[in-house]
Amino acid sequence: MSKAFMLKPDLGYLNLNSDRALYQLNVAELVEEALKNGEGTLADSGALAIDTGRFTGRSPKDRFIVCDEVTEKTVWWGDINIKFDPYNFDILFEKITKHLNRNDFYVRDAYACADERYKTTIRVVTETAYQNLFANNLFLRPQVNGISDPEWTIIAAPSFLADPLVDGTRQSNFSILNFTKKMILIGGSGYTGEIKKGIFSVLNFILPEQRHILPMHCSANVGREGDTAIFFGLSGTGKTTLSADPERGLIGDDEHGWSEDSVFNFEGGCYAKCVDLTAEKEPQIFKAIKFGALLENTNYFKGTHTVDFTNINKTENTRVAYPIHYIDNAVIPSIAGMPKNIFFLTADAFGVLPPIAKLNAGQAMFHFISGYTAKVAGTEAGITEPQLTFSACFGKAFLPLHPTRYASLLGEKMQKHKVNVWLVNTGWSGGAYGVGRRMKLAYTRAMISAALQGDFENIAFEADPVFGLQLPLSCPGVPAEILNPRNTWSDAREYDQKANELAQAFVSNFKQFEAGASEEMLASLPKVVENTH
Ligand SMILES: Nc1ncnc2c1ncn2[C@@H]1O[C@H](COP(=O)(O)OP(=O)(O)O)[C@@H](O)[C@H]1O
Ligand SMILES: C=C(OP(=O)(O)O)C(=O)O
Ligand SMILES: [Mn+2]
Repeated sequence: MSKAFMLKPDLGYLNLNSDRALYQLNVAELVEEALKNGEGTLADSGALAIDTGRFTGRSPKDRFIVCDEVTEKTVWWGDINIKFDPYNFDILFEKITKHLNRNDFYVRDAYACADERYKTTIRVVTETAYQNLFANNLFLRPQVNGISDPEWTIIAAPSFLADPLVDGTRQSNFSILNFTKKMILIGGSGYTGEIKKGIFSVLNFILPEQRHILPMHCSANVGREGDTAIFFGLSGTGKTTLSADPERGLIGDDEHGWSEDSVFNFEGGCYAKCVDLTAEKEPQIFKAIKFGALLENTNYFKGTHTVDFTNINKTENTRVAYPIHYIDNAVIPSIAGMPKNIFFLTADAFGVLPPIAKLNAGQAMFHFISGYTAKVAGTEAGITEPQLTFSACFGKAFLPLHPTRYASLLGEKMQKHKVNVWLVNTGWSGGAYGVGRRMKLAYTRAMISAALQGDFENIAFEADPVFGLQLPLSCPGVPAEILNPRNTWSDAREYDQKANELAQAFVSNFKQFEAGASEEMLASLPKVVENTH
């Protein structure tokens, strides 16, 4: 009898049969289980490669929050936070647990928030071994074997399908957050992103209200001098890629909290995009794809177990999940001091925004609440090419509270600590998507290094007429002509037109925030020209 088995908790309180539970298995045991169950295969680098099934990205239209006394008056209801009936939740809970009891299932205790003061314990119950491995890689791993009384519970069963006609869901898959029962139910989808982003949404609700902490959809790293940098950005904009920097310690790649005196990772691992990954371009991530890592929806070169990262037959959103210590210079526990630099990463599919610009305080607030970027293909169901979006706080999909709640916390903190704020376009240059090309990763890295090293302090800037952004005239390691995007388009008038179109989009999106906006923010609105000829 294994030690883990002896410590197994009674799961009767979850309507689960403890005899069926494989509790707190270690990595080798989970990989063995996954292989035995036929969930996947071992890649020649040692990583477990699985397919997540019908869903290879999140499904935001099927993500609900139970509406009850805790949430009714606090949650920002709408197309992001969709109401769910508490009674239907209870019925689904009965059904999904009954479904799990029919076979063995996997239970893992973990926690979120590297800063012990804000630790939130989690019990994850999964139908498959690979989902449990994901939870082990992404959440923080407790020192002791288990957790006696976990605060939150996630129950995830990809093969359990809801019946929309009786269960109150939109279709057979769902992700439902219940703040009263402190439980997340995930059914009909095997995409592991739902698990991590579920807990992220929970923390986005709890931390500002109960602890005055700003939760952020950002990556973070720290320099040798202890200078923290954070990188906000929607999926695919480069948080994970750009935070993995051999010159700097990694704090985390996706979800962080900013308290009075710390920036801390919510998670204990990373979830990197794999499309076109090479050892040359992203050496740290490439090296992390070893035994214990989980590859999702990748393909092998024919007749081999070598992953072909260029193959996106199953999805563009191929992923790898690994514990943070798989990155050489990870900081553990993943906590850092006050940020010195903040980067807003945007993948501009219009090819209009500059590759780097310095923002003043009003612009920083304006761009944070606007959250302009493109949704890249694959991360959300139904998105097949870059699509313009304004994702407030660069993570609207995960915000249960109104965006101004987060923006005012950020404003407070930015004012208190002297922070440089930069807007970085990791998206298109030389034309819009379809004509232009994605900014070269090496250039983006060079611009970020320059900002971090203070190189721009001695470089002149020019203001762009539409967005009022300050553009550097030069940058070490980057051709000067790409720094002003207008120069990269073959037809400057076409650029002006597109810039005007984007300015208009910014202005109309901002209408919803205008009433509560400061003078500074209003002064940052782009200047729309009525006639561009
Ligand atoms: N200029 C660039 N800056 C950052 N990433 C880039 C750039 N050009 C291409 N990419 C690619 O875009 C993807 C960014 O994904 P990732 O870092 O995982 O984003 P996020 O963590 O924000 O979801 C990676 O596949 C990366 O190789
Ligand atoms: C995992 C996700 O996000 P990111 O690409 O930001 O890591 C996601 O949106 O499902
Ligand atoms: Mn990421």
